[in-house]
Amino acid sequence: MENGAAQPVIVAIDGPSGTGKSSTSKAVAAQLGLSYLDTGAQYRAITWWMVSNGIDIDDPTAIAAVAGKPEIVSGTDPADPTITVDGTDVAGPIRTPEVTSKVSAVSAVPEVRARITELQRSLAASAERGIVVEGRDIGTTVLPDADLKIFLTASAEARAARRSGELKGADVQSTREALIKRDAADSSRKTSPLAKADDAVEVDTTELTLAQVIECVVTLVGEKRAVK
Ligand SMILES: Nc1ncnc2c1ncn2[C@@H]1O[C@H](COP(=O)(O)OP(=O)(O)OP(=O)(O)O)[C@@H](O)[C@H]1O
Ligand SMILES: Nc1ccn([C@@H]2O[C@H](COP(=O)(O)O)[C@@H](O)[C@H]2O)c(=O)n1
Repeated sequence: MENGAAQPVIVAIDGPSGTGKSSTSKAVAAQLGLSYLDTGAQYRAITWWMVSNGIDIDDPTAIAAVAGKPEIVSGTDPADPTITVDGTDVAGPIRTPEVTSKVSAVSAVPEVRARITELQRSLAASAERGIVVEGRDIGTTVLPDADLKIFLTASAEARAARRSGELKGADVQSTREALIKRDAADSSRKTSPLAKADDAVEVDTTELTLAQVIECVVTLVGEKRAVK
């Protein structure tokens, strides 16, 4: 590229809940000057809208009929990622236990996925320096031509301990069961389930610190850029 500027790079980071996707993606993007997209926040935002508007979460037809209504906007600065629905900041409300318990049902509806996938591709295409996009189906469906695909894993015990540390005082056993239940729903849906892309690099983070995972991904991006 002219002036020696680095080529834009697209990094897809997928994996089950609590494996460190958000923390890793944000830090890698910040370190490398890339944009950052939390696709889980988008599915949470549309779920929040469905709940707020009294849509029956157990009725996929009702969800599909209104999937195009809310305007979801994601800010992609890793230092200040934002999410709004129809102009309202929903960064807090999308993290409630109610939204967490309902998001898998809403995100399984094909019309919801089509809508959100379109938003994700458009944000990735407009990221001038490149972007780190994290979720469940980024490497398999949203950005199958990503320059680098990572699939993060960790034992259910490690993930539950991390999450209950975050949700101060939460019981590790019930947190573990909730994680496993959400992963099972996300992995078994028909439309773009949680899955590792064939060409993704799997990183088991169970015994790694967050700093080690970040360093590992930064190194992998550097290696990809060197051969681009
Ligand atoms: N390697 C690690 N070692 C210890 N703690 C970690 C590690 N990676 C992430 N964490 C912590 O685990 C928690 C969950 O991480 P994070 O939110 O990044 O996971 P996630 O995969 O994005 O989860 P979800 O899919 O549910 O949004 C956070 O509190 C984070 O600080
Ligand atoms: N690419 C994605 C990302 C997320 N989901 C769904 O959203 C839920 C919440 O994700 P978090 O990362 O914020 O925990 C997740 O459980 C999935 O149901 C998705 O389907 N595809």
